[in-house]
Amino acid sequence: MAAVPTLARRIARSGVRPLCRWPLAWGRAARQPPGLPLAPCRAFSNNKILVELDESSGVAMMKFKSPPVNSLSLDFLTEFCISLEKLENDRACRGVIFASAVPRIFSSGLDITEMSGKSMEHYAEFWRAVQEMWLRLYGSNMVTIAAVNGSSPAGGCLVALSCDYRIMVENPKFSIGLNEAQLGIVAPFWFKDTFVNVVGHRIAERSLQLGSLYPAPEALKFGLVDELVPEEKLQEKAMAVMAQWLALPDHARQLTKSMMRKAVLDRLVAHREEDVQNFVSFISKESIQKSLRMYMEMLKKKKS
Ligand SMILES: CCCC/C=C/CC(=O)SCCNC(=O)CCNC(=O)[C@H](O)C(C)(C)COP(=O)(O)OP(=O)(O)OC[C@H]1O[C@@H](n2cnc3c(N)ncnc32)[C@H](O)[C@@H]1OP(=O)(O)O
Repeated sequence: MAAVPTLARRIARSGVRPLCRWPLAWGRAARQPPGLPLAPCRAFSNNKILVELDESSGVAMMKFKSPPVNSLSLDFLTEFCISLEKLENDRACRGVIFASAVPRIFSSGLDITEMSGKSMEHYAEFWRAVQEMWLRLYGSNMVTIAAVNGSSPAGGCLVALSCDYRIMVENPKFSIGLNEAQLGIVAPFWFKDTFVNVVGHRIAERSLQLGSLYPAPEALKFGLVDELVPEEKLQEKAMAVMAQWLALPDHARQLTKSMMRKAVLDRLVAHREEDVQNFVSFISKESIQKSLRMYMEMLKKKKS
């Protein structure tokens, strides 16, 4: 998939630290026979994302570390795309587990400050980065598992929906859903398509119109997430599910995934620039800017 020039420039400018050897912090120690040295693990990190690849299993762990709420800012999205591309091009990597390093929040969705009070050029650049993130994740050849260890509204939910499997912590205080309508904005067609492919048309239609956020147990009931586990079991469960998916031959699984997702991916690829222009003209309307400002005010007031 070709990256648009603005993103390519951002990637070229970015300071991803080179790959280094690093002991993996979770999961593997339990499987390693006592006394043996740990098999090689490679780690790389940039400001907002930490990646650890266990070469013995072919599984990478990508952790979001952008406090306070892992919002999907332009910088976050750029780093996400770089990290995913590195793993996609690494023959040692066959699967990725996504989780948050920030307590209680998986991701708060698109960074609202990127969509408020900025220039048209900025909105276009930001939206291209959002598209790029989704095209790379939804179109990934790797097995992708979201280990949803916190709340995950809107764009955060899209990240989880774009994976092959979703495991969420069973805490009812953690919620997930596409709540765009609550902000007075509209989820674009490819958010909607991704949602429909997971939960079906009727539930997606109702949930999108109401901008519903679902506590984890509710989300499980209609398949927005695939299973719930206690927080302390999340990584172990994600590794077990990953092993199940990786037991299949890659080519068969990848071709099947592509068959299921291609039409939805192709639709955005074919209308990418039109989608950018739609976003820019929608988001720069004064009425929409006002809604976003009021929403940010509401978030701040909630604290006091
Ligand atoms: C027009 C085309 C469609 C565009 C599509 C958009 C999709 C999106 O993703 S829009 C973003 C939707 N996101 C949300 O509605 C989430 C809003 N946030 C929350 O509900 C809560 O913050 C939380 C449940 C994620 C966390 O709650 P918690 O009590 O722990 O933290 P807070 O005090 O609320 O937040 C801390 C801090 O972070 C700021 N913030 C929260 N979310 C965002 C965000 N998405 N973008 C930017 N900033 C965010 C919040 O205002 C607080 O800032 P201050 O400390 O400065 O007050």
